[in-house]
Amino acid sequence: MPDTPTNEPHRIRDIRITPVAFRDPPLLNTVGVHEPFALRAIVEVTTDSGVYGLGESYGDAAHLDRLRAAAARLTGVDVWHVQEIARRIRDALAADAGSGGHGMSGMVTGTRTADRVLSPFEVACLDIQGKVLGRPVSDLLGGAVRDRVAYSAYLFYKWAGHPDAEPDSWGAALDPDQLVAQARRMIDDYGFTAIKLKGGVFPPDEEIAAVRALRAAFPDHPLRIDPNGAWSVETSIRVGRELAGVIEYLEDPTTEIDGMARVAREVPMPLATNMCVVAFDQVKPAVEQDAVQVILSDHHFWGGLGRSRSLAAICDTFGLGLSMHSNSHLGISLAAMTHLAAATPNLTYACDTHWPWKDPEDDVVVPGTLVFEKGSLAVPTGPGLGVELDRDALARMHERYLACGLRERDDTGYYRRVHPGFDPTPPRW
Ligand SMILES: O=C([O-])C(=O)C[C@H](O)[C@@H](O)C(=O)[O-]
Repeated sequence: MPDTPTNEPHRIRDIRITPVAFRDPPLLNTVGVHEPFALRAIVEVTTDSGVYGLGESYGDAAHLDRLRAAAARLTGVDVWHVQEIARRIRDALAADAGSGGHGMSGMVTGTRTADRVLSPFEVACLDIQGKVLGRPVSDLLGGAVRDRVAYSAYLFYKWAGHPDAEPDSWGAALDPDQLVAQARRMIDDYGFTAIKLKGGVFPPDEEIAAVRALRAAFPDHPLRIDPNGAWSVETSIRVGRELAGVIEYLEDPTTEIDGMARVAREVPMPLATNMCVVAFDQVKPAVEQDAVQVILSDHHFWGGLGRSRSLAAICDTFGLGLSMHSNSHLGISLAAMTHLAAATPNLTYACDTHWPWKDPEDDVVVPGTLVFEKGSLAVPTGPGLGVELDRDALARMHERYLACGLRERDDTGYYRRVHPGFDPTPPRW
């Protein structure tokens, strides 16, 4: 517990931003191949009372510049004054506060730069607030309504890898049998009770066959497929009809609110999105057109945990379902996602996570808090996020970032290889 009384300001004294890299296997999606590395930024906020809080965000160069520009304006602000932090960040980024697609997979366009920059600072401030009060972050968000948070097995078509790349233990997953094997391993290892397939990689009929194979192998697991907008409206309608009764929702079959609205009128299952509704001003047109029935929140681009709670209230108001999106991430993000999901009553779907895809030793938090059982995580009960920074691991992963930082870096947060023959422009079918 800090010496400063809890009712005194706890002012930001110092912010350290450390980019890190970790191995990301050759997973396929519409824009190419993950590998060899995912990039993240670790944000450490320290107060004049000596308390530190953690945040995690994207690690591409443009986003790092913005995080640093924002950090330079935050010294002296009380960690309870998140509105003031948001105001200073908006001012710092005034030149480019519009929309932009960098900072995640390159597929989620239209998210607001200032929200993406605010998120790790807000999470770090909540971590500090919780530590000062001796309460978990979930309590600061209204209190956990569940003591465990369910996550989904996130399957990817997978390339065996570039001949020069280090091999991984997963091997290739390019057909239904290999995907079923991938799902089985993930379910055996983690106990997941829901399954999501990243699609949009192969012709839709092949992906329908994969979903059917998963349905046959796992009859009780809710299924989803997400082609990241790779299909035309017509293809989306055809696939949606063919998968009637097989999937719980169809995620981003096509791009744009208008296209999703046309699909939604013709298919029997809910449509979900983390691509066409990624900021508050996009909710109204989507609701007016009944374009989506489930929104995937993501505190990294909705502006942090508090604003994600606001999104949840909006979904509740308009009768929309709520799920949670992920990119390749580390334990600080996973802890924040878990606190948020625990304190969000209407988040009723299993959340996405890329967690099983990273090497277990690749993390910046001390192991032990985030352990999957039966596909879910216990909500950390310690003060703040409930995770501690492993400084040796941080230094090691930063060294790796420096070692790999001069080649192939793009602005998407991945070192992405483009798969031969891939045209990332949707619709591909
Ligand atoms: O819709 C999604 O789940 C994503 O956008 C998550 C990632 O971008 C996913 O496609 C990936 O990791 O390649």
